[in-house]
Amino acid sequence: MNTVIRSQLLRFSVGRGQQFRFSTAAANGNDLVIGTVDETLGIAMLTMNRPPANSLSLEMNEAICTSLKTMESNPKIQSVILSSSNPKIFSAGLDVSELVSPHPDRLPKFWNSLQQLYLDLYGSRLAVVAAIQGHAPAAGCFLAMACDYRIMSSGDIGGEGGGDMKKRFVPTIGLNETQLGIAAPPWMGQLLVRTIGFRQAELALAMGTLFPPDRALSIGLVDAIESEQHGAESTIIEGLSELLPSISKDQASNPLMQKAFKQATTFAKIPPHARVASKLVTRQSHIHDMIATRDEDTAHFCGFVTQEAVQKNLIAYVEAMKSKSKKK
Ligand SMILES: CCCC/C=C/CC(=O)SCCNC(=O)CCNC(=O)[C@H](O)C(C)(C)COP(=O)(O)OP(=O)(O)OC[C@H]1O[C@@H](n2cnc3c(N)ncnc32)[C@H](O)[C@@H]1OP(=O)(O)O
Repeated sequence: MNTVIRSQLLRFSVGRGQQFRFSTAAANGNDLVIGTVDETLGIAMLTMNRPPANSLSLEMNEAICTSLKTMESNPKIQSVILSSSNPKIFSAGLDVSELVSPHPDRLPKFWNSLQQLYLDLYGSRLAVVAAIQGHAPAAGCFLAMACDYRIMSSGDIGGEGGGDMKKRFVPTIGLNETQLGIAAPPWMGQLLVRTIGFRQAELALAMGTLFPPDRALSIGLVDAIESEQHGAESTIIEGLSELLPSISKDQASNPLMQKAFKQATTFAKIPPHARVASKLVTRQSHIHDMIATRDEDTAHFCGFVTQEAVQKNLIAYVEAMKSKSKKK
């Protein structure tokens, strides 16, 4: 399953800021996360880059946290765009291979890394804009909810075929855990309640609902939706191209990325102390509650996920996922 990797921070200058990326010492040489910063504008971009689905492994959680902390430690940076190098998947949530037949030493470490990701992202001094280009199920939805602003693709790209037969790509977002025979942890479920309100969340959690973009917008799960039809070259926004990592340069004329960039720029202009103080007003109590129950939460998760019946469900779910992928 997971190869042991070591996050390594490499810095180099680029344009008006500096670029850093996390390299792995693994054989595949994959960069889990790519970070770029523009000190003049005060904004950064954190691109998740764990093919095929940006699923959250222990190492991926740690790489996002370290990257975010590095951006936070730069006083010139006020906002960050969280994006994906995969145009069809924002994040597929937890790496299910962490949950199936887990190693007893690794499992609590994995869960702790997810808790830390929640604490670091939800409590970040930076304003985080989620650029949700593709699917965001389960912990992928959690990642988006822990941000300050969410822009989702309306999903009209990536169609196959032509004319009336053109197959539309429609991304979805939601906490679908019950469909896997598991329940979202309390702090994750509460984030949904805080985002879309009690009744909508109660129903969505029970049903494991994955919302298409228009429904997600209407219930407030995302703040905006945007087409991804690339605009004409003249619509390119100054600064965006430099901020995009080399693997995503073609996104400079993507209206969704442009909207995310404008929102991040707007956040960066708000007096930081006032913005951070107002963020604490709404988030601090939730963060405190989570810290107070953190060990209990880990023990509950490890006990729950290792139950025979839960393992059986998860194995069946992963097999179905793999065979669906093979049939493509
Ligand atoms: C016990 C308490 C814990 C509670 C907390 C749970 C939170 C979680 O996050 S649980 C994980 C929930 N995640 C999911 O249910 C998502 C599963 N994936 C999908 O639904 C789809 O893959 C997708 C909608 C994200 C994308 O669909 P698409 O058709 O574009 O791609 P696929 O062919 O399905 O997948 C591509 C590739 O990615 C692998 N993959 C997908 N999701 C995961 C994942 N969560 N973990 C690991 N790997 C994943 C999939 O197997 C394919 O890989 P291969 O081509 O190598 O088979």
